[in-house]
Amino acid sequence: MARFLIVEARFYDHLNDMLVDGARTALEAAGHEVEVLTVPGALEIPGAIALATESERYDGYVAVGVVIRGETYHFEIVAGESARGIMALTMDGVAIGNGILTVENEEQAIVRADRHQKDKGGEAAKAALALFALQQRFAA
Ligand SMILES: Nc1c(NC[C@H](O)[C@H](O)[C@H](O)CO)[nH]c(=O)[nH]c1=O
Ligand SMILES: CC(=O)[C@@H](O)COP(=O)(O)O
Repeated sequence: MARFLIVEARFYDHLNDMLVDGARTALEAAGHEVEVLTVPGALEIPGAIALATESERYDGYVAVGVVIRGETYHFEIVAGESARGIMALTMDGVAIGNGILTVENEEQAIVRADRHQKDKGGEAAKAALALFALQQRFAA
């Protein structure tokens, strides 16, 4: 059994609950232990994961959050920089699944967050599990 940390950006409560539900369900179904850490927004997720790696407590991470396009360039910053930060950590060998939705509206977010529809939280958890498995394979 491994220990995974779900890092959730709690910007839209109801949507985040759905994503965390999907991620947790997938991780627990695979027999792993799960903890959840909450940060204010998606921009804080890479930093939070970087800090958590220093504890050496977790085998992998699932990032979940929802970024909905507004009126300004802020959407591009939050969507792009959160993904860039996660990818940088991934390239350093951290097993992370990226479940941060970047959508035009709430309707798109619901379909993707719902565990019984597109289940992007579960999909991100499975990506983290796949990278964790690769870590174990190449460490052997
Ligand atoms: N607009 C959204 C944000 N914005 C907040 C940033 O992520 C960040 O918390 C703030 O700039 C302080 O550093 N975050 C989301 O997760 N979703 C959004 O739609
Ligand atoms: C991430 C966003 O674009 C959004 O929440 C911010 O909205 P706005 O650009 O209208 O300030």
